[in-house]
Amino acid sequence: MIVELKNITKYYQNAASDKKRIILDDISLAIEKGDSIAIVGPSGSGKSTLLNVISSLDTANSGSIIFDGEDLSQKNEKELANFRNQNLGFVFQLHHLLPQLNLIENVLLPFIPVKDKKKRQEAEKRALELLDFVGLLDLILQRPGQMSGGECQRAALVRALIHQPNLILADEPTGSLDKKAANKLGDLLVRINEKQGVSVVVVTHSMDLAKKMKKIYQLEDGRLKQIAIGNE
Ligand SMILES: Nc1ncnc2c1ncn2[C@@H]1O[C@H](COP(=O)(O)OP(=O)(O)OP(=O)(O)O)[C@@H](O)[C@H]1O
Repeated sequence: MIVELKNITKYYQNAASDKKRIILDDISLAIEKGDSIAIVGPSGSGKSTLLNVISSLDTANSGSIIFDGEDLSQKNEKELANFRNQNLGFVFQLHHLLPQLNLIENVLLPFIPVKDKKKRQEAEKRALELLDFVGLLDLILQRPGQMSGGECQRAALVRALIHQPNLILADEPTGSLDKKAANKLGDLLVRINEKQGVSVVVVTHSMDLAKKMKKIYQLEDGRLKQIAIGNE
């Protein structure tokens, strides 16, 4: 088991009245090691909120999140930041690569402050292996402006993997890609899950992407229900 969400409830207070708007209503979910999970649902149903709660970027109003046996609610902000750095990789709809840096510099950016030369060399080796894995080895000296949207998004995936996370959290990772590039990114997420054993949770409007995952959950009216077993 990697992550267990137990009875998570999240609501927002309506600014115009004293009513609560419940976004996540008593949600429980187990993400096992090696799982790949898609979360689908209507716009505004709370998919990103759920992903942010899983990652501890947002806090629930009640319930708990247990990550490898540790209760995240017991950690302070600094401990949570360390926990995210060690365990999680994030991929968003927009790649957020820095335009003035080339591809390899973007991927290795988190290692610039690292003083240990050996650690930096290991990261460089891993970066090259991962860039090869996603088919970008020829582009390492190019800047994001000289790369296609699909290539930038694959680079963002490498950046998310550089710390060797246990879990990748992807929020609409194919949302800004055309069908072909989206398909390629989806296949890469599957290969990373299967070959490298990284668990994947992906929020998406795309059933094509969702169907590549082992399990598909629908979030609607605050409730999460498994609607399909995907490629398992
Ligand atoms: N800080 C906030 N204060 C009040 N309401 C919020 C806040 N953040 C999000 N919401 C509301 O919570 C609901 C869920 O938002 P969320 O972004 O999680 O939905 P989503 O399913 O990811 O939507 P989409 O598919 O459109 O990206 C939305 O109705 C949104 O307006």
